[in-house]
Amino acid sequence: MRYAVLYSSGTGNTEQVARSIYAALPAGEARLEAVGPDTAAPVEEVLFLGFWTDKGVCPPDMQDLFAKLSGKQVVLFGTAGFGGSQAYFDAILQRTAALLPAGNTVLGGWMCQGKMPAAVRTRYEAMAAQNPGDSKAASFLANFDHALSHPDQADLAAAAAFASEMAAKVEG
Ligand SMILES: Cc1cc2nc3c(=O)[nH]c(=O)nc-3n(C[C@H](O)[C@H](O)[C@H](O)COP(=O)(O)O)c2cc1C
Repeated sequence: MRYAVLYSSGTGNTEQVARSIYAALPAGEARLEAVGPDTAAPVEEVLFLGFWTDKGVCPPDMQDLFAKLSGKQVVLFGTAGFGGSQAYFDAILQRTAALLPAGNTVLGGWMCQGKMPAAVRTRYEAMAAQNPGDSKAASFLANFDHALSHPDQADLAAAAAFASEMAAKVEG
């Protein structure tokens, strides 16, 4: 097995992307696994590591896995509640890549927006109600509603295309 797709997903968005990436990799050369506290260091040479965004970076379970990696070729992918700009995604990818131990090589990174739980909208609604002129609350609400349909079919197709591109890079 050459590739492992390992992902951390609390509410399913990143899992959807991970499945799309897995399906795009060469048949019989990849495996898919959800990361947990006891995930062992993978033996595959190329790792697609998927994460949900937790306060601007990958979550602790993924960081724990990172600590076990050395000499790997790594492709990062993720989902984030805010998705307004590529620069925002790039900053998350950069902060996440910086957590990988030296000696691992990052081949590329890709992210898309992912829906958030209804409780988050309720919090934004309370913000807006408390301060009706608050443009921040209004933009949070607009972003929440925009995120609701993501990852969508276009996101999943883009994730698959990205995976194929990364595999082609590896296969040389
Ligand atoms: C505790 C917590 C912290 C979060 N922090 C961020 C954040 O800093 N930036 C962001 O864009 N989204 C943030 N989100 C939103 C999630 O990253 C987003 O909804 C993601 O798609 C969830 O993926 P999952 O369904 O695979 O768990 C946060 C969500 C939770 C629950």
